Amino acid sequence: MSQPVFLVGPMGAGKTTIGKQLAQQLGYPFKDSDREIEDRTGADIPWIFDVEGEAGFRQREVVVLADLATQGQLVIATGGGIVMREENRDCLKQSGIVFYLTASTEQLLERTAKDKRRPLLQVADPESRIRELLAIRDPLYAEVATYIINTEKRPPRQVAQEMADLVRNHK
Ligand SMILES: Nc1ncnc2c1ncn2[C@@H]1O[C@H](COP(=O)(O)OP(=O)(O)O)[C@@H](O)[C@H]1O
Ligand SMILES: O=C(O)C1=C[C@@H](OP(=O)(O)O)[C@@H](O)[C@H](O)C1
Ligand SMILES: [Mg+2]
Repeated sequence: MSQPVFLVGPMGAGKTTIGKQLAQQLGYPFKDSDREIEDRTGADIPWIFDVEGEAGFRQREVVVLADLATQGQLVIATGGGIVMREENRDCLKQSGIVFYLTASTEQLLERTAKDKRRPLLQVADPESRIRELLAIRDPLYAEVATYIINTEKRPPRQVAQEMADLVRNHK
């Protein structure tokens, strides 16, 4: 099977962390769309949001996803907003297996609290922001998902194990 495996879901769901573990367990190369955008731009995400706005970042994200999706057998962790563009949703649905990683708002808040590199959460009330984004995005994640995986109460390695079994048995 040569199709890519994508991880989607909200900020703090564990896409980057679990994606690396999954890639290791499957023996696939790992890519993170955020990292790929940073490498190609030569700047970090806060800089891109500052200088080009969210719209500029989203444009870069479309290009990177379309590119990574055609590179065959990869595990690809995406950014939480990837599903906002219809062309990205079409690309995800047509290109491979898509895991929607979930966690409670409390967990997402806790997991994202220390890391200041997520521009959309640098607000006075990040909990409300997480809820607002989820209300909009949850149906979009569900629309593209092949599998929905809860990431709570288990370490990333164990979540990745369950996902690796699903990929191996996927027809
Ligand atoms: N299953 C899990 N249980 C506990 N902590 C987790 C789990 N998955 C991820 N984390 C932690 O949550 C934080 C955010 O994870 P990250 O992979 O960056 O999320 P995302 O890429 O979805 O925004 C990291 O500190 C990571 O170690
Ligand atoms: O949800 C979003 O819109 C974003 C999520 C981030 O990725 P993670 O989901 O990996 O944190 C990153 O792409 C950017 O800060 C925007
Ligand atoms: Mg990430």
